[in-house]
Amino acid sequence: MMTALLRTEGLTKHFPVRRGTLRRQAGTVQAVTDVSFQLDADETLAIVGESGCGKSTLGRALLRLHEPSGGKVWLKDMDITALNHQGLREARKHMQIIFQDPFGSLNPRMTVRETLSEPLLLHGLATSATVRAETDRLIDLCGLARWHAERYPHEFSGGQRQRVGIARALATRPMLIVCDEPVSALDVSVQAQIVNLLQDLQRELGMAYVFISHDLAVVRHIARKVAVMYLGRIVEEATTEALFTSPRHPYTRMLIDSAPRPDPTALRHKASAKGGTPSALAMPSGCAFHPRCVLADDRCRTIRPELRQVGQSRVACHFAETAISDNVVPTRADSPALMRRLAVLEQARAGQK
Ligand SMILES: Nc1ncnc2c1ncn2[C@@H]1O[C@H](COP(=O)(O)OP(=O)(O)OP(=O)(O)O)[C@@H](O)[C@H]1O
Repeated sequence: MMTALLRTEGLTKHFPVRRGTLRRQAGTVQAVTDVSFQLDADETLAIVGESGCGKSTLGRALLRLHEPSGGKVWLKDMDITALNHQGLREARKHMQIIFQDPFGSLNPRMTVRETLSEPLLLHGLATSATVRAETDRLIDLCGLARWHAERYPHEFSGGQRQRVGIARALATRPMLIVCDEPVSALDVSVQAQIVNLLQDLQRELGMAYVFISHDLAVVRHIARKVAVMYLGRIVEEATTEALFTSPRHPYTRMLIDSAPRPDPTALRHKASAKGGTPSALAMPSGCAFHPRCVLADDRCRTIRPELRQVGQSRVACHFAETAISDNVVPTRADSPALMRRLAVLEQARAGQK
């Protein structure tokens, strides 16, 4: 059996919340809980969900930029979670991260050439004799002009700065890049250029991406698989095709329905949800989505659904088998009784088959 490039098992990151002058622990933010997935070389897995659902924490925990509270991360057969300081430093060569705002992560006093030279020399990937040619190669790869090399971050536009961020991530020839909202801060036309660049680089260099985004249009374009997170847990995971054509979890349906889309007839359901996002500090009982879900019944309020295979998806919902199919009439978000009725009808229909 081929080993997956990246594999997590039960990955968890909880933050203690401290209050008062004695800094006593007053609670726990369950930012990421029990996340398991795997990713092959050349593949892109998107992590989607609303703000605060734990996407960035998960991305950072993969690289141990946040020390996990539990669970495992393997890069090929290397147990990242078991590495000591030196081992982790070595492993970081193989896994890089790019951020939404590269300005925050680029040293303002270093030119592009200096920024790119640093990791090359640090990891012994270039010598003083070869570093110039190697930085030129990275600059070419990321669509920057050679004369950009002697410039400083503040002299660039947002899109160009992101190209520098990508070039720096590529310097160590990683197998995996975690892209944390890499285009969210950019103008739409520039977003497309950066997304295309990431795709071209993947084709050329064969890296895997974990692509964190709240923008479903971008995700649909770039990812082969999507994991939907809700309050720290994966609630649905499927191929991009399956997720967008037949979402199984009511939360996934809500995200898709509420996303701006160019074709208004593409999906006909109204958002099947009510209320706002609860917090990872006060986790609801049972299914964490139940306070917002129009399908929720007593079971959802008390028993947390496990992720299980349903059709082409892994999904954590008691109603996953009875998900309302795309050919039912449009439903109203403010009519939970109707939604429940439709679910029951679907269940009955499934039972007759
Ligand atoms: N260092 C920290 N200490 C305490 N709580 C944290 C810390 N970092 C994140 N959190 C909390 O963990 C939860 C998940 O945050 P995270 O930033 O991972 O979500 P996100 O989905 O990436 O959101 P966004 O899209 O807004 O960045 C939130 O409730 C957040 O407040």
